[in-house]
Amino acid sequence: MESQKNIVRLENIHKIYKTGEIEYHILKGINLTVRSGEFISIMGPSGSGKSTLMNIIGLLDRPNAGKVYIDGIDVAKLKDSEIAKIRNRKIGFVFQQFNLIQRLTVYENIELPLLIRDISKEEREKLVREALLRAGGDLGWLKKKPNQLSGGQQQRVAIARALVGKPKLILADEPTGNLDRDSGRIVMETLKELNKAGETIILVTHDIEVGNCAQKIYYIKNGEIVGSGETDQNKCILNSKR
Ligand SMILES: Nc1ncnc2c1ncn2[C@@H]1O[C@H](COP(=O)(O)OP(=O)(O)OP(=O)(O)O)[C@@H](O)[C@H]1O
Repeated sequence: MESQKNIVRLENIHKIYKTGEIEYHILKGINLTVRSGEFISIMGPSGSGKSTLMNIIGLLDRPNAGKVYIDGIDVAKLKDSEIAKIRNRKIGFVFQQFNLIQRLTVYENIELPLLIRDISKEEREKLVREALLRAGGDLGWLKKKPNQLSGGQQQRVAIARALVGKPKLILADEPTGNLDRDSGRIVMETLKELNKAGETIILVTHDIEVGNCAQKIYYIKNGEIVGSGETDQNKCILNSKR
């Protein structure tokens, strides 16, 4: 059944960084499965390995041991160019710092992931507009530069850029970390809507009210998953009275 398909499967992932003679064992045997349509959050203290794990899931980094399957593909066997293609086609990224290019317009930022594909200008324009609307943005922003928008608006542009290529998976690393509470709430509303419409989302956060907006939370500590559980939607920022 399509809805039961595994989008991410990690088996016994280890990551070790070497600084001179010293080895730092950052991820120590991570196992994780994320099915199509799931929305999970990953929480844990600073330095516990959350971003390292996201970089491995996002194919920005390779593990020292263990298997990474994205949409059923064992990525260890692929060349860097093939990995770049999978990253471009199957994964959309949203970062804490938005990572928009300031000298480009909002339109050009959202269009970027499409430029390395064989898509006509007309089709690209249609996809950019569609993505910005799905991300809760306003078409009036398209000609603006990112710094003419508020932080919350810039994050919605970043979500549009993540969505534009119709990825299988959205990875959001602290997407509300740079935002005030109201903007954070709007961003979570957007992610929640996208998940309802079928998007698969993995979110890293320090904020329990953000983590609770997912369906399931995984807790990571010292490079290991130490627990997981269903979330309490009453404790999601969208339902809190504050
Ligand atoms: N390229 C690297 N070389 C050496 N050590 C690294 C490298 N990248 C990360 N680390 C170390 O790995 C550990 C985990 O880092 P990571 O960024 O994954 O943690 P995190 O849980 O995302 O933390 P935070 O919540 O503060 O962002 C940290 O101790 C960090 O110093």
